[in-house]
Amino acid sequence: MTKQQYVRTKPHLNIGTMGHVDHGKTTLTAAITKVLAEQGGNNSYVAFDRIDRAPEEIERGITITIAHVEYETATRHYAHVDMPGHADYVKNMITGAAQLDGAVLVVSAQDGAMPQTREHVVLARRIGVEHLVVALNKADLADDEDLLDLVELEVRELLTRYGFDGDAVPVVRVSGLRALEGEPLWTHRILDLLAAVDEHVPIPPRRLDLPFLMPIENVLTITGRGTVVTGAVEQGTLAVGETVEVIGLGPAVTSVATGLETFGKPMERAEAGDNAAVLLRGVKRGEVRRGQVVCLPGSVRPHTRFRADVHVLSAAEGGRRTPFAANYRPQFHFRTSDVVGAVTLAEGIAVVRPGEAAELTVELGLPIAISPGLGFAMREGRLTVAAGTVTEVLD
Ligand SMILES: Nc1nc2c(ncn2[C@@H]2O[C@H](COP(=O)(O)OP(=O)(O)OP(=O)(O)O)[C@@H](O)[C@H]2O)c(=O)[nH]1
Ligand SMILES: [Mg+2]
Repeated sequence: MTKQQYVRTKPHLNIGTMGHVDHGKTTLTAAITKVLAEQGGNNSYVAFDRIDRAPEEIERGITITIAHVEYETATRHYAHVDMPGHADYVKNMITGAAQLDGAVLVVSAQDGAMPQTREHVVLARRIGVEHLVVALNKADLADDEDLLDLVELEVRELLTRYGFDGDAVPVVRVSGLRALEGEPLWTHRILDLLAAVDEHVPIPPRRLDLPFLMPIENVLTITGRGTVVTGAVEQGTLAVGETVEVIGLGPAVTSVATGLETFGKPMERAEAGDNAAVLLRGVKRGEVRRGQVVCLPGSVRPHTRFRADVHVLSAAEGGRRTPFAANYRPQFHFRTSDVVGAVTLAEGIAVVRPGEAAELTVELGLPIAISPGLGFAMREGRLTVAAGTVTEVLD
């Protein structure tokens, strides 16, 4: 059977839903696909139980793994990652956020900003999500406009505090649940939200001229065909038949991309910004894994030591309550990877306290592809200890 080719008719963007647990991200994601499907065109409805479909997600009523859906507006094609809000799955949120051009921050109008609202905003800022649109969700439950105004003000202040332009960020009052149930007022609000995303999240410059690089988000086996790796292409282009290298975390693997797809549709060439699946010739499933990057052979070398600027999260942001000292060994999350690393503090500094900024030198337990400017998170157990940016690669 020959599958229909992916046709590039509109600019493609990667967005997603983030925010505190139960504020309505998955419901809103399903509602967006439903409202767009009813508008006609190429969109199809993705129901709630097809987004949160793992047995544990159904049983606990929360999102655990990230899920991708696809839709288009009049002017753009979107890949949308629905991220988990639960504090235990921030790791999966980071993997999702690392692929985004912009995000919808979902805040329940009933609860306002909560710890993971703040934590996600801090992480988004540091990991490179530059543009946010706020969905003030569950607006159907607020019978008082003053309350909505108050929550909106609080969210704008929070965004400004963490380096976004809180006054300019669009805040749209929505009800994912009522839109899903087909109520016209709330259906309209979903379209308003999408219009705000279309307008406010610019198409980022796609670095097509740089060597190909794609962080691996997932590894799949397709019976009879081989191993497929998926992820969002960070830079460059890749055509079917080209040689690639998979690097980081262990020995490099060289292979040839014998097939390329996006959302189940074959394509001849993947380019920066695409959500791609790459079929790797002769690679066994266990030879490659999440956290590695697929790249043009020889274009990047993995590293273990670097210097960074970090913001240490306070307890109210989902961080530690106590300081950490030299030789602290948290996990470091870069793009889709997470590896342990040992921290050295700047000379004369004995400890770093929650809420402070600091300069650190880090030695990772396994080498990964990093370069100056790359954002990362430092985590320990269920806490995000710090969010930072690489300032210098040492070796
Ligand atoms: N009244 C009302 N309830 C809503 C709305 N959106 C979501 N809910 C309810 O809120 C609960 C949580 O919704 P989800 O969509 O699973 O929330 P979530 O943000 O995806 O949760 P996690 O992914 O686990 O962080 C469910 O019971 C929804 O039916 C809304 O707009 N109005
Ligand atoms: Mg969810």
